[in-house]
Amino acid sequence: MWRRATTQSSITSLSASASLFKKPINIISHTFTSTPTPTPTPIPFHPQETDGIPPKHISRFITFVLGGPGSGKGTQCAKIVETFGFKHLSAGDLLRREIVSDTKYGSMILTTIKEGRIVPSEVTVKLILREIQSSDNLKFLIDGFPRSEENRIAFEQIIGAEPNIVLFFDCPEQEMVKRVLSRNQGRIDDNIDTIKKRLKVFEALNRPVIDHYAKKGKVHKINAVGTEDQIFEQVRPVFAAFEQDADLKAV
Ligand SMILES: Nc1ncnc2c1ncn2[C@@H]1O[C@H](COP(=O)(O)OP(=O)(O)OP(=O)(O)O)[C@@H](O)[C@H]1O
Ligand SMILES: Nc1ccn([C@H]2C[C@H](O)[C@@H](COP(=O)(O)O)O2)c(=O)n1
Ligand SMILES: [Mg+2]
Repeated sequence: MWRRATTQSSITSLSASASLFKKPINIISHTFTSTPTPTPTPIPFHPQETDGIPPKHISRFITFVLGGPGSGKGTQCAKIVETFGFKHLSAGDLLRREIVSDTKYGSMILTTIKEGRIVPSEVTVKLILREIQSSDNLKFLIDGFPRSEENRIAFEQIIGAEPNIVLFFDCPEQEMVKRVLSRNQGRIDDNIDTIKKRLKVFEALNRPVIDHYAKKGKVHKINAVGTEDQIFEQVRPVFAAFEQDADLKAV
């Protein structure tokens, strides 16, 4: 029988996970406000539990994966997926998909990414929530999001709750620049001019998000210098601890 998290991890309390996603999210009808407030929007609650299968609005486990450009978020997410079976949602990849598909947001996103700026939360949150709702998985890595307080507040407003944990890949700027310039994936923002802007945006807009969650005891800071495997050995115990919990095992 499905049950909600009741145990305490030695690293971070799972009390947040018990309340996370209890409510279904109607992203189609939700109206985004231009000046979001931290007060969660009331969303109708229609529990449906059958045959012990968890209803989709219960106990989703959300990890925000943060760090500067090239700090290794995507690389480590791939390892977490392989080892712990999470669904990886890269905000940057979702936005780039819009450019390639030439949707109504495509050209705006292209310009914004080229300039190293942040796409309005209305667009990014919608893309992320669509993926969450259509996934059978209940464990998510949301990579590169929230990039700003605006992103964070928009997400929390729609969901009505916070992430369970936040991974922060801490990497010196020099190392990030070196990695991005040798990434070779044809990304339009992997050039020195855009990287300088992205680093400034990271410090100005993303740091406050990390500080916000650090004050709440949710941040797991990872030293992002070393080999990929060495870094994953710091990441592994974070999720191994949570695997003891019924919520993560049941998925
Ligand atoms: N520990 C590491 N040591 C050296 N290079 C690494 C390491 N981890 C990742 N890389 C390489 O650095 C580059 C950037 O890594 P990755 O794409 O994972 O970063 P990211 O944080 O997702 O960046 P972005 O925010 O720009 O998407 C890639 O080419 C990757 O192969
Ligand atoms: N929450 C987000 C995430 C990404 N973007 C834009 C701006 C970034 O420079 C670009 C690439 O993201 P990455 O793949 O490096 O995570 O995408 C955004 O506006 N908002
Ligand atoms: Mg990435």
